[in-house]
Amino acid sequence: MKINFPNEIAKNNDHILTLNGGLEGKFVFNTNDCIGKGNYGKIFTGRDMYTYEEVAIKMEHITSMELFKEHRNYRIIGTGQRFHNVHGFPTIYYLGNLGLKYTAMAMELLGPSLNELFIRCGCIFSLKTVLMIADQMITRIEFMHDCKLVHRDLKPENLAIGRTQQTLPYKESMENTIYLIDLGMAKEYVDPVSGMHIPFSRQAGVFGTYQFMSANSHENIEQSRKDDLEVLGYILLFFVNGTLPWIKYLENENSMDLDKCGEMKRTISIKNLCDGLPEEFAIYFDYVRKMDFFEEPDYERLRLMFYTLYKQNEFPEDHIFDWSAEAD
Ligand SMILES: Nc1ncnc2c1ncn2[C@@H]1O[C@H](COP(=O)(O)OP(=O)(O)OP(=O)(O)O)[C@@H](O)[C@H]1O
Repeated sequence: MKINFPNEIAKNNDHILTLNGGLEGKFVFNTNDCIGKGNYGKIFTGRDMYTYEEVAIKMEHITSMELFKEHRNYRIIGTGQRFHNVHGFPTIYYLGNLGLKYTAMAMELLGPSLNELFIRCGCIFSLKTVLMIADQMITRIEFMHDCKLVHRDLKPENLAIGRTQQTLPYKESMENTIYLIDLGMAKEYVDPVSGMHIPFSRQAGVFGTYQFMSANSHENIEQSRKDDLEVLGYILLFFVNGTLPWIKYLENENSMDLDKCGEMKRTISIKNLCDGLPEEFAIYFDYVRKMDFFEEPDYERLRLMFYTLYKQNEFPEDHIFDWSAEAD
């Protein structure tokens, strides 16, 4: 089979590719139907020719091992998901080679990312929507942590809503469910052999996305469960305020000041960080900042705190997000 990645020139029908997953499916996709791209690869819409289900195909160059790592992490999550009947992570159908040059993973097709929806909604979300996101995301992160993984790259692009109802094959609407995707940077924080928490390290490398990564990650410090919660806090602030205090250091790609960005995350007072917001945001950051590297977060306490704020504001439990009228 001739492989034709979008960067190369498409001729005739070279852009129609088939990923043969044997008993697991036969996935056909068109490289013109790209729905997303990241640092390592691209994502296309495709179809499983056996079930006729629309799928997403994530494709990377074979030399990049990221997709193998991501697939492994999804399998860990998938096992837990089936056992506990949990939603909010895409189902993975198949991982295999595509010719000699590429690796491709077929997975459940989702709706738009929260980044896309944020832009559609005018780059700001209401407090109601932010609190609904907080509730689901704390639950997703808790589940990942229960599976002994830390995500290490939470950002609006890696949160996506499910699709509206599909008729062929019939699937219920998941548009009110926020999915956590892109587990390529996730890491086990518990050593599978010894069962011990991984050690604290100051040479772990920088993982994440500058805008949202934890203050410690800027310093090469190993990430643990507290970092995922810190990053979630920044995402919520970004959604509710439409910006973050350190954005000014990242605006120009050629002159990004990462040191100042990291320093600001470390030193900014919680009062300034959460200025103008309900005190629950400050309580959240105060809790997360005081957490120890090895500590298990009290997810229920954080969820309950935001839920109480939701009720105090008399927001209806109607599952209507700011984008609900928009999304398809
Ligand atoms: N299953 C899916 N269904 C629909 N869209 C998806 C799916 N997976 C990914 N996408 C879209 O593609 C984008 C990039 O996907 P993903 O983050 O997995 O790629 P990546 O190469 O790992 O990115 P990065 O290098 O930024 O970490 C996402 O932001 C999302 O918009």
